Amino acid sequence: MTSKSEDKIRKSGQSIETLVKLKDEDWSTTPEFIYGGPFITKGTTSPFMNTATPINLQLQGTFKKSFAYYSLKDRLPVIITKIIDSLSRGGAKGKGSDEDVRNYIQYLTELKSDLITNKQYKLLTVDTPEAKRWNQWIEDSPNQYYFTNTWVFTECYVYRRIREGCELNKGLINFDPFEEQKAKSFSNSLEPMCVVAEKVITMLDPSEKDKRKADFIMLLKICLWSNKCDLSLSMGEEVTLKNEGVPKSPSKDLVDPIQMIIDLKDKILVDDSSKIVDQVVSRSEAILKIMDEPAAPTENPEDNPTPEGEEPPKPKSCPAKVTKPLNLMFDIVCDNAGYELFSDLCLAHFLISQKIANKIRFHVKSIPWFVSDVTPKDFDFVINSCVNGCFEKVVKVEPKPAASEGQPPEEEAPRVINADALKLLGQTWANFVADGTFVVLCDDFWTSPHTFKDMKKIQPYLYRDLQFAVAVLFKGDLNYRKLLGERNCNPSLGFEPALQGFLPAPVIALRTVKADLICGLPKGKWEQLNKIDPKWMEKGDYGVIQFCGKCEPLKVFDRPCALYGDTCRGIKCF
Ligand SMILES: O=P(O)(O)OC[C@@]1(O)O[C@H](CO)[C@@H](O)[C@@H]1O
Repeated sequence: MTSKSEDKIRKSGQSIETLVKLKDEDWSTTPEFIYGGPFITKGTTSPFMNTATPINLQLQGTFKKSFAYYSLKDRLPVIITKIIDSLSRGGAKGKGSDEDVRNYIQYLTELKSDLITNKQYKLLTVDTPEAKRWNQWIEDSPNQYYFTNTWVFTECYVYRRIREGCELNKGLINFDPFEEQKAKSFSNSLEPMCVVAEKVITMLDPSEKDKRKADFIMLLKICLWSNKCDLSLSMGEEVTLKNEGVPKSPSKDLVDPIQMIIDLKDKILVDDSSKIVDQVVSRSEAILKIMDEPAAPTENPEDNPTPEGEEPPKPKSCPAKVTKPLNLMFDIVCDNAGYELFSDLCLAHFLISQKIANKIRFHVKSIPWFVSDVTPKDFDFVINSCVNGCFEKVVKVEPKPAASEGQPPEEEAPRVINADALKLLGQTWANFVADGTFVVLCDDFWTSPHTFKDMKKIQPYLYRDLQFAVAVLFKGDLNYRKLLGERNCNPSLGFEPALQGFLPAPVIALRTVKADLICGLPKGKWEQLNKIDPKWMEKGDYGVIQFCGKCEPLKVFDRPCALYGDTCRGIKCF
C-alpha cells in the first residue's frame, strides 16, 4: 500500500474495509493464502497490507507488520494446538468420555483450520441466551472473517469457540483446558508470593498518611509487574517472575518483587501512582460523607398507610433511583490468575485494612479466557492454595560494606523465607469472601468482543454498577486494549480522550505493554523506544500506570424495573 493511501485512511478515520474492498469472497481459501501465508495475489484485491497498523485505525490481522497479524497467524494457532496435544496425551482424563474428547479434538482442529485460512466465522450452535447474543454480535459485525475483523473481536470469538467445544460435549461441560497450566504457574510463583506476603503484613495496621501513601504506591507497582505473568503471551509456556530476571537484586538467589520495583523504575513509561493515591483517598472520604447523610424518604406514607399496631416499613429505595453509594466499593477488573491475582488480593486487603474501601468487587471471566485469565474457580483455587501454602528457603544475604576502612564487611544472617505470612493472608481472604467483603462477579460482558466505550450501550447495568465504585482498576493488556477501543491512537494522546467517553468512575489502568497500542506517552518517547527495539510493545518489558479521575455523575437510572423486579413495584419505589 502506498503512503498516499495510508494517509487517506488516517485522515478519514474510517475502517479499512470501507476503503479496501474484498472483491473475491473466497480469496481466503486460495492456495496463495493457505500455502504461503496471506500474500497479496496478482489480479485480486487483497485486504492484506505490508504495514503496521495505521494511526487511528483499529488493530486487525490485515496489517502484516502488526502484532495482531502475527498473533492470529502464529500465536493463537499454537495455543489451540497445545490444547489438542494435551487432550491427546490424556489431559481431560476423568473429565469426559473418550468420545467427548475425540469430538473436542475434532472441533478444535476445525477451528484452527478456519482461523489459519481466514474463513468466515461460524455461528455458535449451543442454545443459551448468551450464545444467542454472541450470534447477534457476529451477524451485526460489518466484517465476519478472522483476519479482517478487529483483532479483539476475532480473539474473543476464538476463546468463545474454545469454550463452545466443551459445552457441546456433556462430559467436558466443566472442563477448563488451561487449568493445569494455571495451577503450575501458581506453584512456581510461591517464592515471590511469600516475599510479598511478608511485606504486606507490615502494611495492614492503621498507618499515618505518608506511610499509607508509600505502601499504596508500592502495591500498585507490585500489581503492575505481576501482569508479566501471562500465559497467553508465552503461548502457555511457564512464566514466573523468576524468568524475568531481577538484575541488581542484592540477594541474587531470591525472586524479589519489591526489589523489582526499584530495578524496573525506568520501565514505567507513565506513572500516575501518586495522583491515584491522592484522588482515590479523597474520593473515598467524600463518598463516606455522602453515605453518612440521612436518607431522604422516597415514599409517600399516605399512599401506603401502615395497618394499625404495625411498625411502618423502613423506606427502601428502588435501586434505579439510588444516586448515592451504599458502600465504599473498589472494583478490580481482573486479568491473570496465579501470581497476578495474588497481588490484586494484596492490594484489595490493604484498601480494606486502611478503610479506603469496605468492599472489593473482583470482576472475573465466566469461562476460560486468554489462557490464564481468572475464572471463579481460579479465584477459589488461589485463595485456598495460599491458605495451604508450603514453602521455605534460606537465602544468603550479601554482607554489608565495612563500617570503616580496613574493617571486614559485616556478615549478615541468612534470610528465611517461608509461607507463614502467605497462609495468614489467605485465611483472611477466605474470611473476606465468606463475609462479603470480597465479592466475585463475572458478567458476560467481560467475555464479549466489545470494547469498553460500548459498555453503556451493550451492558448498561454493568456500567451503572461500576458507577458506584470509589474507582475501577483495570488489569492487564487485554483490558487496556478494550479501554482504548482497540484503536491505535496517537501514542501521545491523553488517557482521558483515549477512553472515548468510558467514564463510569475514576479509571486506573495497570498494564505491561504486550500489544502495539498505547496512549499518554510524552512526545517523542514512542519514536525513541522504537529505535531502541522495534518489538518493545510485544514483550511486556515496559509498563504504564494510568489514571483518569473524570467520571459521569450517578443519576437516576432510566431502566427501573426490568432488572429490579423484586424491589421495584410498578412505578413506585419503596
Ligand atoms: O491481558 P493480558 O493477560 O495482560 O495480555 C494478554 C495478551 O497476552 O493477549 C493478547 C494477545 O493475545 C495481547 O494483547 C496480550 O499480550
